[in-house]
Amino acid sequence: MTFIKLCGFRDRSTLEVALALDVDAIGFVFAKSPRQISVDAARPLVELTAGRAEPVGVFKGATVPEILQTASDVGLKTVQVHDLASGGDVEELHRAGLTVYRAVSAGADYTSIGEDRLLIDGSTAGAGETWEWDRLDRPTRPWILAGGLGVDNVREGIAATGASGVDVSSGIESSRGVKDAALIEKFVTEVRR
Ligand SMILES: O=C(O)c1ccccc1NCC(=O)[C@H](O)[C@H](O)COP(=O)(O)O
Repeated sequence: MTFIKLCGFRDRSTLEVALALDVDAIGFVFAKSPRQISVDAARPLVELTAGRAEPVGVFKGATVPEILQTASDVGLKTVQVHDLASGGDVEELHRAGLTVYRAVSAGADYTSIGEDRLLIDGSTAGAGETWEWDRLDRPTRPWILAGGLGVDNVREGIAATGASGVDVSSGIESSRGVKDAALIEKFVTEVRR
């Protein structure tokens, strides 16, 4: 079954919709973004996911100590980092007990640096832009496809790339940063069809 991560939640009602659909992971964006969430706002939403989906803190432009502090303040066990500098950073996050998703842009070096999951995104995270799937040098291990996915192209993306998981943000929004319950349901149904 395709792994499904839905990203950029900030409100309880659409989060409940996603959790009721039994998705695998839910992203909370702490990076600068229209979807950025504060530590205080994230804490109760992360609590709501307990035992239902894996909550993932999403970071870009943060130092490892800053990531560790936010993860601890919010109660997160999993982080997605878009600019991991080295395997040393992954080791440091692991030492703190965190599971690490490494997000890279398509075309980057996909060689493992010890991360738990690899996510391949477009050139700008959260921009809702696809990339040239047919030019992918396929990683030989499981990975998550991201970047411009939506109801109309997610099945094509999975078929074209062989990804074992998908991640979406813009494609389940009615406007930038505003999650849409109907689009969430349609997206998940389409992946599982
Ligand atoms: O979503 C953002 O605005 C964002 C900003 C900075 C770093 C990461 C961000 N999102 C990470 C994600 O996992 C998104 O779901 C992924 O980039 C795909 O986004 P989209 O193309 O909008 O579906």
